[in-house]
Amino acid sequence: MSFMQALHARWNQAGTLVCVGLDPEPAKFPARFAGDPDAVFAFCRDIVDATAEFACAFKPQIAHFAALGAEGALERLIAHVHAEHPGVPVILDSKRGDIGSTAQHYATEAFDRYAADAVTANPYLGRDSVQPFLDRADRGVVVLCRTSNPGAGDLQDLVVDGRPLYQHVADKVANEWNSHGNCMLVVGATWPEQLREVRAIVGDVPFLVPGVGAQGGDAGAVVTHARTADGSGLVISSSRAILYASSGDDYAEAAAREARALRDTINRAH
Ligand SMILES: O=c1ccn([C@@H]2O[C@H](COP(=O)(O)O)[C@@H](O)[C@H]2O)c(=O)[nH]1
Repeated sequence: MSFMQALHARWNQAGTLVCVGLDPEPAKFPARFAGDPDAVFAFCRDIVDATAEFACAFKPQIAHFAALGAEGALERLIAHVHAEHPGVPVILDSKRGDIGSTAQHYATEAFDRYAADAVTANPYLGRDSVQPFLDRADRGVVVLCRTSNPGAGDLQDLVVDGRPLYQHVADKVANEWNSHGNCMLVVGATWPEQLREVRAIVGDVPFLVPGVGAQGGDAGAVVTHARTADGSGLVISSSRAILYASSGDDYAEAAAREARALRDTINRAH
């Protein structure tokens, strides 16, 4: 089954648009992990197991692992998701982009080394830089469009040929780069109007939507502004608000409560 088929199956079968972000920060882990050399894997595994029933996807952010020298933990974590929660796709958030010959190695890194089902990609080097990802028709390519951060507009809003650059990205991805039907777009929850505008340009292309939870985006507004005709089309991602819902021994139960609450907020907005 391809990434896109798996995502649609998960939306339909589990009734959730929540993506659980996996951004390990050992300083925020509960005290019980102090001194544990395998803390990164163990903490993230517990979060995965506690939240899987509320998740349409998991999204590990690669820098949070690589900065700790914990790439091995990331490999084992993704293998754990595939083994214990089959049907819940993994989107590796690495925002890669480089000349084609190097991008080929980034595609190998994401899809073969880490066995991710999808990967985030930076479009600003142009189509050839994303082509090695696009060519893997069974995997997803999640292209940055209008990011959630405060400075998103510095470059993405620059007007080119009468419309903002992020709208050109949306148009190109939907109408030129998506020949295998394996593309998604990143549009931040912090920008409801832009969510609506991008949805109008791209039809049913799914969105990865970070920015709810710690960044303050309104999950209900994401749904009303950007769902597709069938009420899905969204992978709404929250990391810190779920991961660090409690710093006590109830961290896994607290994470599950947060993920369930986000799912319910989203489903009520339909
Ligand atoms: O536009 C973007 C693209 C990616 N991210 C990533 O999502 C999570 C958000 O974490 P929270 O704790 O839910 O704020 C993080 O991994 C970012 O690198 C984003 O925030 N915005």
